[in-house]
Amino acid sequence: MDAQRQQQHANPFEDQDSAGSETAPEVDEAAVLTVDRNATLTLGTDSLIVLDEGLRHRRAAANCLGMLPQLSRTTYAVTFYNVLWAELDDFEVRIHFAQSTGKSSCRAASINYTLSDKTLHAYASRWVEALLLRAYPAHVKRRKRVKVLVNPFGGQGHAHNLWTSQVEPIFAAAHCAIDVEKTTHKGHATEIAEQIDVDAVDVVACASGDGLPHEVFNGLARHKNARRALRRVAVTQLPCGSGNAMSLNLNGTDSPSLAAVAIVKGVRSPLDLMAITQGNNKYYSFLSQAVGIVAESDLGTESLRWMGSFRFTWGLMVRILFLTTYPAEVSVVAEIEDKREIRKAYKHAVEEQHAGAAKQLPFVNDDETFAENGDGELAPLRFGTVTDPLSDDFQTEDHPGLGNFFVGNMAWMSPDTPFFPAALPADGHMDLINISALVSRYTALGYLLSVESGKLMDHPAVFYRKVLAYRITPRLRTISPNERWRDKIGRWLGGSAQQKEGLIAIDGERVPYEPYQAEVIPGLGTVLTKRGGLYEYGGPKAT
Ligand SMILES: Nc1ncnc2c1ncn2[C@@H]1O[C@H](COP(=O)(O)OP(=O)(O)OP(=O)(O)O)[C@@H](O)[C@H]1O
Repeated sequence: MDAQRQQQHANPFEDQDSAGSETAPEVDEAAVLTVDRNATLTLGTDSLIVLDEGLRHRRAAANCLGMLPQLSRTTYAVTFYNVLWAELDDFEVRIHFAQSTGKSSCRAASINYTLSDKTLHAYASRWVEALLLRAYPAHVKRRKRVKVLVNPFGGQGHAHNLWTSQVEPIFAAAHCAIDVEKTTHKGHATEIAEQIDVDAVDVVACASGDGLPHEVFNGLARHKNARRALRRVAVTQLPCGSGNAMSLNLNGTDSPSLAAVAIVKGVRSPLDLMAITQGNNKYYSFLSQAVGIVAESDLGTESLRWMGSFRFTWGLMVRILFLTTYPAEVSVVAEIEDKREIRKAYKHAVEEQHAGAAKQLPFVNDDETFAENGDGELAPLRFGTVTDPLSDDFQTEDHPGLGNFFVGNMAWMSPDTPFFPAALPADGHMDLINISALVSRYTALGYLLSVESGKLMDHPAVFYRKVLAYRITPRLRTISPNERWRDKIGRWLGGSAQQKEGLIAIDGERVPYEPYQAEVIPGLGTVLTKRGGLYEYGGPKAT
């Protein structure tokens, strides 16, 4: 195999630095390294145990002013997940780790010990590698090469500050190779991703809201060899925006520092993307599409920004109480329509994931897959585009009283709204919810209140389906003369008094109020997850 071919076949997440893992150091399961007369470092079951008799008498700077998680006055534990790096520099053992600084934050810290017994150097070197193997199991790449994109206007405009204060020190402690760029205009992240050398970068980390990851997927999709680009580069989020759904679902947090650790330790996983066609445009959505009440409550409440995050809940409540409808024709290619079957499918996915994790499956060699499947260009859409006649696969439904049409690919849409509890990163389905507005206000408030507990899908008024494709054609609402005043008051209270037409939100961004078609492309994108194959939301709740 020539050098170029060898490079092409290299798995981007197979750690070159730990290529010697087959000749792993012979260090016992609970290997103890005696660093000096008073101190030992032990590899426990899931943690590094630091036993330091000297700490009884001093608050050593090396132990972070005594702030390490303490087992006793002289013993501390650092979970392997939190170990960011370890090295032996001459005779000094240095361990970098993420130290908790509260319920939802951490910071980079380190401990250093000088080996007092110089004959232990070779053993210490093997011990350090054994620690690294526990901190970075075979399926987690060390020293990821991260392209960081910072949206200086993300959220409240604090993204750059959050990056430098909370994230950069953690990436640096984990010895990641970092390249940072600020976005200067809308669409800039797409341009950067389009030009990126996919062999030189493992991860694009967006210090932003959900807008930048959306752009990055679309930039990667513009590569000539788009499938390969989308496979090689994992797209992740450092939550610094107003909507941070990607990080909530993948990293299990909207804290930038905890997300940084999740990315350092992230497992490369495929993500279904949804191809959207509208007019002559085609692009990819990774998160959601909303027509009706959710889009209105998000995008149509700009004038109520003074309410803070409550504006979304307020927007929903007003529209529900005023029984606002969003009539549309919907054509669907559904695969699982029964809620019990959806639960079963989720359970099966969890069992598969557990079996896979137990076996510690190595990563597939991506480039071999591409060699088999051709050159990695994107295939034509299986169900055509919005301008094509509908194929027989679609079932068309008329929804004159549609209240909520919401499609998701991830569970949480914001911290308190797990709209799609059964969503999986790569099950080859989109989760589609539709709810009629023509239900009693009591019923409507009932399903609204069930969102936060994750029980929305179980509500009898809610249709929850796993679908492969759909087309939605919104129609104008006809308002009878005696409804006009009610409608005006509802629009005024709901923050959309000046709004001329309906709203459609794709990944939280506004698109024209026109028909569009969506089709899921299984596993087209790549992300980093904490557990591989599952979101951090725990799945449908028991009924
Ligand atoms: N320098 C910039 N100037 C103006 N817009 C930008 C800039 N950088 C990125 N953007 C755009 O800002 C939009 C929102 O970005 P993002 O999702 O990161 O932040 P957010 O705070 O969650 O945003 P929003 O609340 O508006 O959805 C994206 O469409 C992106 O293209």
